[in-house]
Amino acid sequence: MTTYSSLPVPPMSIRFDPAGGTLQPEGPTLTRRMSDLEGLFRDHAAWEQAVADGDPVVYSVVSSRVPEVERELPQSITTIQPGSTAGELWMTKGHQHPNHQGEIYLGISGHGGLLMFNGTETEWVDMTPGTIGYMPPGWAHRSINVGDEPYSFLAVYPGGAGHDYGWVLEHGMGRRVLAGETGVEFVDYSAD
Ligand SMILES: O=P(O)(O)OC[C@H]1O[C@](O)(CO)[C@@H](O)[C@@H]1O
Ligand SMILES: [Fe+2]
Repeated sequence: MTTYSSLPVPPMSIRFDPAGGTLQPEGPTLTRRMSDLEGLFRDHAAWEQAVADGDPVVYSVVSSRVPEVERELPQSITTIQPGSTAGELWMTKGHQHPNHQGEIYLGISGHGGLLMFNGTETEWVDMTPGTIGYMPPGWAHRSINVGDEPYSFLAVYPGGAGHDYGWVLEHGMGRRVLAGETGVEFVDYSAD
């Protein structure tokens, strides 16, 4: 991964390419493989098997050069591949913002969903191109590809928000999102 300075950037134009799912000029990029999603799928054996069977890329994130520091407003495009593991649709790790800050996602291509959980209630926003999903402060969030092509979305978030992945490992996300016979199905974490 290329790392960039956390110094402020000047005012600039950032090109957004919906077809390629890229931002130009490009900042850091990251790739999350199945092995990076340990402890997140309901069926641990199926997750292990998927890691052994080639450890596929589940999603990638390309960022602009706006740094993740207080008072800046970074952006990134995440692309989640279509797929499921033991019926559980491929998803991002999901995180809580330690200081409970808001965030928006804009659907760019494909079909996804935004699952939010505040520790008690869950909310689901169906994400298609043009949908803006709003995450209020205090709602952990995870994105899921519910279609059969890659799902991409733009995220815009406070630079000082941080990413608490441990919160999701500890509390879950309220519901799991499965590929059902006739569409998406939700199952409570309590059914695990
Ligand atoms: O950080 P996660 O849960 O892996 O999800 C990836 C996406 O969420 C973000 O962290 C923003 O909320 C982006 O970096 C990226 O769009
Ligand atoms: Fe976030």
